[in-house]
Amino acid sequence: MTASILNVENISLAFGGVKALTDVSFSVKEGSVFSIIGPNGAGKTSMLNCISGRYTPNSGNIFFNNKNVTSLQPNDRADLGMGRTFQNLALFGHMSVLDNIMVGRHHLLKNNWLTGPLYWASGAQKEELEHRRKVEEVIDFLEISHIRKSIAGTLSYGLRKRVELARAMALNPKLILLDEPMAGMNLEEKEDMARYILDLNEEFGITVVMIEHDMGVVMDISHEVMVLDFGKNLICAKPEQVMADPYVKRAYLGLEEADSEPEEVNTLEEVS
Ligand SMILES: Nc1ncnc2c1ncn2[C@@H]1O[C@H](COP(=O)(O)OP(=O)(O)OP(=O)(O)O)[C@@H](O)[C@H]1O
Repeated sequence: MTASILNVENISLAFGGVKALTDVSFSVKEGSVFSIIGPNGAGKTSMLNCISGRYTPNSGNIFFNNKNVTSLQPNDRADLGMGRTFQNLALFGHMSVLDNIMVGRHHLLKNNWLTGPLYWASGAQKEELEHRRKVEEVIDFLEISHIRKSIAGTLSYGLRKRVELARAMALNPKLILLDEPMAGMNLEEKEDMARYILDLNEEFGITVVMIEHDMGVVMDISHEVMVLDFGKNLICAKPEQVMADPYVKRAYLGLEEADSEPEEVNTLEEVS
């Protein structure tokens, strides 16, 4: 049986009187693609922020590789192997693609302003080479070599999203949190992004936790899907089981149950 890399236990989070999350529990298997879906305001981003450490839940615990990380800062979680992207792009628009990706590895540097001047003796040179090698590996993998010197802010939205993914990957994460990786993309860009997510999962063994609104993509590439509804875990199962759930069919897939449909149609006809 595959071990869980992430265990979320009874997480609740409120903003004043607004309950964003209520007693949410789930676990994510190591090496899987796990998607979180649900309508606007269901608590998806809040959940991702609790996992990454941006928000501290009011109650409950989060275990990453069996370590309780609930009260750790985002940087400490990144050190343990959690990478993330954001719903709204968070790149440095005035910096080159290469520099943006290098920023992703900044926290892995052991040498600093004190040891840096002893470039050869301190191992800073070896460290920098290793740093570059990893960045080049990610650039090749995501096929962004041709834009490495471009200023991030001048790129198309789809490419900027890919650079953001590159920056998260450069961190060498075991788990990557993706907040709407395909939002605002055209069909071709979405297909590319879906392929990169699948490849990073299969080739690098990175576990993916993703929020995504595109149901086609979610059902295609996820091993498990959790539906959040008004801050609660409605169902967490394999994509085919989630798609077969009557509530999900109605609310998210636009499909009606065959036996309830005729009545509603008749009612509308009578009214008109
Ligand atoms: N920083 C915040 N301050 C106050 N309320 C917040 C904050 N973040 C989220 N909320 C509220 O918590 C609830 C859940 O929001 P959240 O953004 O997590 O939902 P979501 O499912 O990600 O929505 P969307 O699909 O629109 O991004 C909403 O009622 C939202 O208004």
